Amino acid sequence: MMVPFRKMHGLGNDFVVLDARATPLPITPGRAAAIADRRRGIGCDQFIVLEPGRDGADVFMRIRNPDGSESGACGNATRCVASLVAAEAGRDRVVVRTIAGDLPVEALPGGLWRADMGPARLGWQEVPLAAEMDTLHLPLTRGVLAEPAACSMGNPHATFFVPDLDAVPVEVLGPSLEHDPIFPERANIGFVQVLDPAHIRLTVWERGAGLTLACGSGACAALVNAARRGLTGRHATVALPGGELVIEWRDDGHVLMTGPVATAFTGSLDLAAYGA
Ligand SMILES: N[C@H](CCC[C@H](N)C(=O)O)C(=O)O
Repeated sequence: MMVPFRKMHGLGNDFVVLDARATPLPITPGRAAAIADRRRGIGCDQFIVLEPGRDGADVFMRIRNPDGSESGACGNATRCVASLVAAEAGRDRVVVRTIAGDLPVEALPGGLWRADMGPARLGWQEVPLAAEMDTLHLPLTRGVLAEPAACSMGNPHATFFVPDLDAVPVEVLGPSLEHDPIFPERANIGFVQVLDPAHIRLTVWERGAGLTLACGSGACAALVNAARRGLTGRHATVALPGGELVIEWRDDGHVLMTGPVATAFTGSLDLAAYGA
């Protein structure tokens, strides 16, 4: 079954996007993982399937990691999908629905897109964590790393604050932190170096994907956790390996994320060639 796909990215966090709005597609976690494989498949950080929007949402976005797991949020893909749907509709504002909620996204000058990523969820059961605890100081250490903060953007995030991001062995520490039993649904692990109250550096070991060049929901979580700790204000530029996002934690608790979108190429693939 030949189907068209679009290869997109947000600051190098890359996606294979399939469109199942007109016709349902036989996508299984195994097939998603096979397509996301960077050697045997097309390769991507997340595998995105568009499904019909309804009741106020222009599109439903299904998000899977390369390990086949489903996520409730993907900030960079939210901007990319919104730009696609907005171009089709001839509009500059659309609503992208995920399993975690509806995300209004609008076009800004200069090819940037701003997504309302919804409210940051700050309770231990919302992250979720394995037991009741202060989400501002988790009892979790790995070497020199200690006491991350945690929140959810529709997906779980832990944020460690470090004096020198370049000195952190992210690929060594990431896997064991992602799978620590304190996170019953695993977690995305952010490492933050605060430069000043309006600028932070961030690297993310993503749940189900590993090290990526950028993580939109991770940038939202990092700013919220930094502001909760009093390390930044509620508005900051987040410098990721792939580029910058501007994040604002609004007074109503919603988090706005502004950044670019890009299409690398389009093509078609034979679904039957990718697992079952
Ligand atoms: N790995 C994440 C999903 C993708 C998040 C990231 N690519 C973003 O832009 O937010 C998770 O399992 O929660």
